[in-house]
Amino acid sequence: MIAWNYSDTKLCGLLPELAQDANKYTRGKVSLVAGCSRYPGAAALAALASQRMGAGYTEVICAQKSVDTVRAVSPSLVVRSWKNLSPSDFPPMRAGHPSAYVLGPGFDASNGSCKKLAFTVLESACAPLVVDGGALAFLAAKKGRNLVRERFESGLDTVVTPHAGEAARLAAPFGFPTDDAGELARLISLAYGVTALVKGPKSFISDGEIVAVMGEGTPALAKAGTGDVLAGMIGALLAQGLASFDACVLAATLHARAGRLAASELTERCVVAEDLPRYLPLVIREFEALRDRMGEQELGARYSTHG
Ligand SMILES: NC(=O)C1=CN([C@@H]2O[C@H](COP(=O)(O)OP(=O)(O)OC[C@H]3O[C@@H](n4cnc5c(N)ncnc54)[C@H](OP(=O)(O)O)[C@@H]3O)[C@@H](O)[C@H]2O)[C@@H](O)CC1
Ligand SMILES: Nc1ncnc2c1ncn2[C@@H]1O[C@H](COP(=O)(O)OP(=O)(O)O)[C@@H](O)[C@H]1O
Repeated sequence: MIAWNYSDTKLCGLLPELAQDANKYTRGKVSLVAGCSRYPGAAALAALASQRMGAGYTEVICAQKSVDTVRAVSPSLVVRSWKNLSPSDFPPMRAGHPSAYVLGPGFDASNGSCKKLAFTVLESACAPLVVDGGALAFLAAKKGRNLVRERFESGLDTVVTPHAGEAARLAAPFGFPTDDAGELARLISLAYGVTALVKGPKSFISDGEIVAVMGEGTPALAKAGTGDVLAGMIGALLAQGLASFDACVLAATLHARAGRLAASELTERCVVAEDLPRYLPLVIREFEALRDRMGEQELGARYSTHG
């Protein structure tokens, strides 16, 4: 196994550029199929994170009973029910209008409607897709494995973001050992045809070949809902055109640093998941400042060479 660490200079170079003539659609649209009636909060957390991570348009497609709850969280979210959702609700991506889907935050793995929906999205979403939370159980089923393989064969990117318990569910059909999270990320990636981010105190990201390790987290993040935030962040980066592996490494690092920054002000004990989208802009500002400084150095070097 090769474990990679990304430098800050590399990471800040991955931040999507914001075009002066951008509109909300050219900036990237994220559709979250998330939030059954039992867990509306997970959909709201992922959606807030998607907005803060720069997506121009964030849409939540959730259970009818969750609609008012999610809407109440933020007026800028576009929220609708998933009742009667069908393959025709997933139009092909238009040129210049990038998009991505996030499936599963706040899905109940024992709920038949969630299962049917998960298969509809796996079958119909013609854009990069993050599969998280309760939807991972359906991915591990035979039908889910076949559908995600079909996505891989069609050249569609899929990212999975399991915690240790969910990673064990993905490993079970193949009998993979679960004691080495980095190796497990690599095996899940190869078996399912996905980029795998296995979350934990250290998180491991693999495309089946390379394994990146992100060890900047804090136990402040060990609270319900922080994984939902991460899924929304990855979705937003995919919708802004990042490759899956880069999106995972950048999102995981920004997520961990937002957690640290939040903990430095609020204490590790008191941070909650909704603090992360609030602290994310401060971490992004540091990255933007580093990128600006690097740009100036590059300009200076060019000037001394050619001036
Ligand atoms: N505000 C909301 O609406 C929120 C909604 N949420 C949504 O809830 C849904 C269910 O997600 P879930 O993670 O709560 O439950 P589930 O999938 O059954 O897995 C738990 C089992 O896995 C095991 N386990 C092992 N390692 C583990 C680890 N590192 N971290 C966690 N678990 C670990 C553990 O086993 P044990 O430790 O008991 O042996 C346990 O039995 C999902 O859709 C999610 O999006 C949540 O995000 C919270 C906020
Ligand atoms: N002790 C820890 N140290 C660092 N990061 C942690 C720790 N515990 C959890 N995390 C991070 O917190 C997040 C938890 O995600 P997850 O378990 O999916 O939560 P949820 O399902 O409640 O949203 C992951 O990004 C994980 O890497």
